[in-house]
Amino acid sequence: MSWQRFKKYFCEVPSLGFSIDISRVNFPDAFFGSMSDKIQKAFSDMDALVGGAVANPDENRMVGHYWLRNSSLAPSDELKSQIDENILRIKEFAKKVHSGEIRGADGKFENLLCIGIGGSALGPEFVADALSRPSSDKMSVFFLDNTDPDGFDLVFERLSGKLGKTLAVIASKSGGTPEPRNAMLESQKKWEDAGLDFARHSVVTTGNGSKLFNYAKERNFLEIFPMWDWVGGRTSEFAAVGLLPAALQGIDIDALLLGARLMDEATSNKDFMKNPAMLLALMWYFCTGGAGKKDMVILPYKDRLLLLSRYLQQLIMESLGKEFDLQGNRVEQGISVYGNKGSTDQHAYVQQLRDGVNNFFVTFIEVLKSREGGSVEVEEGGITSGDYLRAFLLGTREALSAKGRESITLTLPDVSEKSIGAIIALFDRATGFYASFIGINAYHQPGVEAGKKAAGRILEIKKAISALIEQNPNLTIEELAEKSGYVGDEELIFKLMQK
Ligand SMILES: O=P(O)(O)OC[C@H]1O[C@H](O)[C@H](O)[C@@H](O)[C@@H]1O
Repeated sequence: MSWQRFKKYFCEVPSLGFSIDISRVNFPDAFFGSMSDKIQKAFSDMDALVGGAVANPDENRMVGHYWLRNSSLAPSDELKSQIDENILRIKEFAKKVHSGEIRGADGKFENLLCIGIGGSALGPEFVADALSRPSSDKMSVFFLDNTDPDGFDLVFERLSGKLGKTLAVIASKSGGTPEPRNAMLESQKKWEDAGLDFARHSVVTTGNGSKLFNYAKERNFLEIFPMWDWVGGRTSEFAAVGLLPAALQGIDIDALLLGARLMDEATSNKDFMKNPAMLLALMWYFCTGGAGKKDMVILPYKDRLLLLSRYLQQLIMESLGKEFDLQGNRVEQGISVYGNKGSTDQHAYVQQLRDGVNNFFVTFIEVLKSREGGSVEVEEGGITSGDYLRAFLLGTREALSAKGRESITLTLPDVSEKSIGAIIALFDRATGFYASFIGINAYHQPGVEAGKKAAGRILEIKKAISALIEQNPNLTIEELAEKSGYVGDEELIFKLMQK
């Protein structure tokens, strides 16, 4: 790759020590000219969104996640004060928990059990893992992000005897999602079995008046934090969904918000060559042909960023994976996202990236700061483990480029609150710009309902056959289908009866 090309397309955000290198994507210089209409439209769509337009037409909602990190952008004083008050309340609550003013039955809260799924879990899990500092964290964090009984038991085994010092935080925007509901009821039973009052060890984050809201209110939970319909689950890290568990863990949420705000300022730049999110979205468009023809491999060379790809899988695939565009045309859009971390993944699937099907582009994430403190020399000449990590990133990048395989490199100065806030904000904006390029609504998720609906019907079938089996355990599958009125569902009944 030529030094000239690298310099021409290198984009930095000095306020964050962040940079993006797109020079290893094989776009011709004329590509940007060919995209100028789309670029201008994306800028004006984004301005309208930030200005309070109904950017989520299918749900008739505004899209306000940029206001969360800079409330002065909010289209009304009322929204602005809701956002500001919420951050103050979160800080005040965390302070009281850390001081022990708000405490459990057995003393100061030492453990945090976060219950939620999807957007109500992936951000908190990513941030808790990326910014965990075992020696200084205020609370040890645990997650229940599914409805797997064995998964619950695993976490409760770790919390055994500690529930009197454990604070449960249940997050659900809709307040009606079964998985966190199940996890909450299982948790409540554990607290009660330990002779403890679950409500006096629990807070919730949910929409006003939701089932979860009412449940918490009726039982006098410690606190109820708001979740607003103008914030999407997958962009709720800077709402109470993310900020509350982060503050309780001892993470500096002001620095997290600052990082996101500084990146939002950089990605508001109308000079697209200086706008890292626009450059990123343009590279997605070039690599995928604007139609998901190539997958996005997320490859951070940092253990702390292991959960980034999982976070981005939801943000990008739930936002862009749409069947219809805004005109109602069937488009079946999306970009598949996968990846874990480097250099570890080099010893897993990079074989295919180098020699196999060229259906991907890589996003390397480089972190300049190797660790806190000094490093032992692992090879003469002052070579450290960190030197190996960087050499493996640069080497893999080189090896892929040599075979015409494309990559983008994002460089962060460190893994700090500011950098984590910034990288989340970068992908929020890039996803929004790309959605405008392809003309879809990035802010709803109609496709997730079908599986849930089918699951609801299957649970009805389970209830019906369980009742019949109780009366007569010797009924055949066909007889159960007949008697329950579910003829045609024999296979399902067979599956439900498998032990
Ligand atoms: O926060 P909740 O309302 O419980 O929703 C949790 C998750 O479930 C839904 O099915 C959607 O796929 C996600 O966008 C959402 O984040």
